[in-house]
Amino acid sequence: MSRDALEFSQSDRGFLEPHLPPQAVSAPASDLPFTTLTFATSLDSSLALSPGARTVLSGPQSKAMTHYLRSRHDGILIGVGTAVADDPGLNCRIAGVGGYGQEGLSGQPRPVVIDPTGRWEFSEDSKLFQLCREGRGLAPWIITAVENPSSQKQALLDKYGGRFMTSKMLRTHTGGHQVDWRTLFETLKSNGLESVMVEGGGQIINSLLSPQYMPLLDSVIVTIAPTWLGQGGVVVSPARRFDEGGNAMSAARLKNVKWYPFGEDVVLCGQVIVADAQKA
Ligand SMILES: NC(=O)C1=CN([C@@H]2O[C@H](COP(=O)(O)OP(=O)(O)OC[C@H]3O[C@@H](n4cnc5c(N)ncnc54)[C@H](O)[C@@H]3O)[C@@H](O)[C@H]2O)C=CC1
Ligand SMILES: Nc1nc(O)c(N)c(N[C@@H]2O[C@H](COP(=O)(O)O)[C@@H](O)[C@H]2O)n1
Repeated sequence: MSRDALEFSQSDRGFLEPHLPPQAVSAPASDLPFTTLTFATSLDSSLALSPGARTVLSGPQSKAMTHYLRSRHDGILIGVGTAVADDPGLNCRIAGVGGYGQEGLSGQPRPVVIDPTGRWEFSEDSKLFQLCREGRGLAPWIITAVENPSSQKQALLDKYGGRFMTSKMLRTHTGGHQVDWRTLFETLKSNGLESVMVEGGGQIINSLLSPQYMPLLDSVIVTIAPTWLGQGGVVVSPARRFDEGGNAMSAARLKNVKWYPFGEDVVLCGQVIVADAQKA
């Protein structure tokens, strides 16, 4: 078995079960995958010390939990800011999953990277591709608005079984891109991903927590670490909503909430409350 395999006990798995994609295919047919929003945050709602900084928040137990979540989803989605900052592996290192005590790649999630402008300069040396070479992870699907991505990147993806997928994106008033999350999730489902976990970073999470996209989230699982990262961090703080009288309301709230202490961290599980007007 691989030296870096993580253990996550059966008793710890039980509490998560109601918050995870169903294992039996008994759910009613849907065009959308089961989608979980999951990330680790500080007490001041930061994901990282700065946009370019890989920052460890999860303790060993909640880190193992995140890897268990990875084994229970078909896809794991991040923004290009995270890909560039972290050079992440985005595989599952739980003992017994493909590459970690089991042959093949069974249980490994498909990394999905939202990269509208082709900013991610990945290579054979990127962690994700090293893991592919070692049979410990899958190559990424890169969601882009670029119509002719670089042939060098295309060749690397072809070599390891990844791909570019073009998606129409709107331009925001600040010059950024806005993917249509519903269309994207439908595309991921039609390409075989029955479940997707969204890990971040800040821009991705804040976008999904906007009123029109919140209904796409089936489950929210947040690790809260007992630390303040201080000002200047990458903050989860979605845009505020206003009622008909123009009064500020909370941006989003969870229901069916459960809190589980996990080492020095606490893990919060729940579902986003969706107003009737948002369901349409
Ligand atoms: N603590 C945790 O659990 C996690 C921490 N992080 C941290 O977050 C930081 C990165 O976060 P950010 O800088 O906010 O970058 P990000 O990972 O959210 O990526 C931002 C980029 O993704 C694209 N993007 C984002 N939303 C989009 C949308 N709605 N439509 C189309 N394209 C979109 C844009 O190109 C944007 O520049 C890193 O420092 C990383 O370490 C990332 C994931 C999890
Ligand atoms: N659960 C969790 N806890 C933290 O403290 C983190 N910094 C993150 N970050 C996310 O995990 C990715 C790194 O994954 P690998 O260990 O390289 O597979 C990173 O890119 C973030 O998405 N998550």
